[in-house]
Amino acid sequence: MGRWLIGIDVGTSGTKTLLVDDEGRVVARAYREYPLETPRPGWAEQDPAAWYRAAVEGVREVIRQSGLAPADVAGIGLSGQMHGSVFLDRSGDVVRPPLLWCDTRTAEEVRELNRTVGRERMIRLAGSPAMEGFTSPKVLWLRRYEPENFGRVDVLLLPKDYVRYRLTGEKSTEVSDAAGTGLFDVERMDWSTDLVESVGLRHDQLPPVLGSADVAGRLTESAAAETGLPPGVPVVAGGADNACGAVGAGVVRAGRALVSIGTSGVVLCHAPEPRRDEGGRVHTFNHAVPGAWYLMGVMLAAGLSLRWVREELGHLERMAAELTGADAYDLLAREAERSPAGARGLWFLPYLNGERTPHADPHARGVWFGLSSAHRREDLIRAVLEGVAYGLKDSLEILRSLGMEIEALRALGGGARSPLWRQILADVLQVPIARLNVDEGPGYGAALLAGVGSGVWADVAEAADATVRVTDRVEPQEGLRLRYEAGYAMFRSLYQALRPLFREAARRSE
Ligand SMILES: Nc1ncnc2c1ncn2[C@@H]1O[C@H](COP(=O)(O)OP(=O)(O)O)[C@@H](O)[C@H]1O
Ligand SMILES: O=C(CO)[C@@H](O)[C@H](O)COP(=O)(O)O
Repeated sequence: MGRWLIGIDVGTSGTKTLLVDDEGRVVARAYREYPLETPRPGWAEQDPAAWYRAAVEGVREVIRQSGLAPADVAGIGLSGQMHGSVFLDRSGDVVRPPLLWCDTRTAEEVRELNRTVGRERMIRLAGSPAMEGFTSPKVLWLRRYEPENFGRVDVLLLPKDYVRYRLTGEKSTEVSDAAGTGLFDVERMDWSTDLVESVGLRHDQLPPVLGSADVAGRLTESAAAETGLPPGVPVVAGGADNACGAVGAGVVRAGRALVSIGTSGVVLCHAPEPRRDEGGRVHTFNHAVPGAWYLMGVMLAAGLSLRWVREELGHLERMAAELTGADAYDLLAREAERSPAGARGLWFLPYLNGERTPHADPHARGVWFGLSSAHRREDLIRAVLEGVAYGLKDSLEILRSLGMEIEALRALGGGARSPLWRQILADVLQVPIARLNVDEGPGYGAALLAGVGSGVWADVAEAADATVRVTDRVEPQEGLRLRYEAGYAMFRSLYQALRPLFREAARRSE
C-alpha cells in the first residue's frame, strides 16, 4: 500500500486537486473551473455533476503529472465550499441545483427563523444566528416556493459530501460542514431536533455525522474506473473549506489564527471551547480537529471585489496578460502600488453582494467614496485592496473583543499571494502577516486529513505540526498606523451613514 495522499477542494470558482507525499510535499496540482449560475439577481447555483467531473479529472491529472502508480495512493480527503444545499431524492439524483453560500434569496426565511426559533437560541445552538448563506433558510425556501421538490427530498448533503457520495456510494457528512447548516448543535455535536423540525425536515433526511479524519467509504468500482485509481482506496470524511484551510495552515491549537482572501474573506481563530458571540457577528463552528471549534468572521466579497475590478475595469491587464502570459491580478496590483497609503483620500466599501460580518446586511452595496477628478485608476484599485483589509479588520476586532488572543495571522487564499495586499493587511490590521511553506489551504488540509485517516500521521495536530511552517512575516509599518486608524474610522462611519440608503435602494429596486 502506498502512502501518497490526494486532497480535493470543491471551491466556488473551481475544484483544486493536490497530490501530496507522506512528508507533506505537494508533488502535483490540478485546477478545473466551472460556472456559477445566477438565474436571478441574488441567486447563486451550481451543477453538482460539474463538481464531480472536476474532481475526477483533477485526480487523473495529478496522477498523470506525477507519473505515480495509482496503487500508491493511500487515501483521499475532501474539502468544500460550505452551506450549499444538495437535495437528493431516493435514487440519489439531485432534486434541483443547490443554493450556494453566496445566494441571498432567503432574506425572508432568515427573518422567519430568527423570529420562530429565536435569534439568541440560534446563536446558542447553532453558533450563529440564521443568515442568508446558511443551509437551513434554503430548506425553508424550498418548502415554501418549490413544495413538489421539497416532497422529493430524501437526504440533504453539503457540496463536498455529494462528491464523496459519488466516489464511495456512501451518504454522510462530518462535524465541520454539519456546523454550517444551522441545523446542528455545535456544542453537543449532533443534529438539533428543534432546529431540524423548525425547517420541516425529519432526522432521517439528514446524513450521519462523522469525524473529519474518519474513513467515510471506499472508492467504488465505477469511481475507480473514472478516476483511474484502484477500487477500495479509503476516502475520509474531510471538512468545510474553512476548517480544512485552518488545518492546512497549522491553525490547530489555541493562539493560532489565519486571514484568507479567496472569493470570500475570512479571519479565523482556533477555539478550544465553543465561545459564542452574543451579537451573532462571527460564527462558532466545529473544527476538523476533534473536540475543538473555531471562531470566524466572513466577508462575502473580498477576492471577489478584485475579481470584479479585473472583469469590469481590467481590460488592459487582461489583454496584457493574454499577450505576455503575465497574471492580470499581478498587473492590477502593480498599478495599485503607484497609489500611496490611503489611496489619496478614497475609500471603497466592499459590499458588492451585501455583507455578513459584521453587518449581516443583504442590502449593503459597493461604494467608492471621496472620488475627485484628481483620482487615478491606481487609486481606485488601491482603495479596493484597502477596503477589503478594513472589512477584515472588523472581524479581527470582534474576535479580540471576545477574548481571542491574536498576535499574528497566517495568510491564505489567492489574494494573500500578492505582496502588496499582504503589506496592506499588516498595516491596516496592525498584526504581522505570516506566509507558510504551503499556502494551498483547504485542499492541503483535506490531504492531511486523508493522511490521518490512512495512518500516515496519528492525529490532525500531528499532521499539521509535521508539515506546516511559517517561512516569513510581513511586519506592520508603525509610520502608517495612525493614517490607517483614521481611515478605518471613516470606513466604519460610511457604512453607518449609508445603511438606511442601502435599504431604500433595495426597496426601490424590488
Ligand atoms: N496575484 C494576485 N494578486 C492579488 N490577488 C489575487 C492574485 N491571484 C488571485 N487573487 C485573488 O484571489 C481570488 C481567488 O482566490 P482563491 O483562493 O483561488 O479563491 P476561491 O477558492 O474562493 O475560488 C481572486 O478572486 C483574486 O481576488
Ligand atoms: O460561506 C463561507 C463560510 O461561512 C465561505 O467561506 C464559503 O465556505 C466558500 O468560500 P470560498 O472559499 O469560495 O471563498
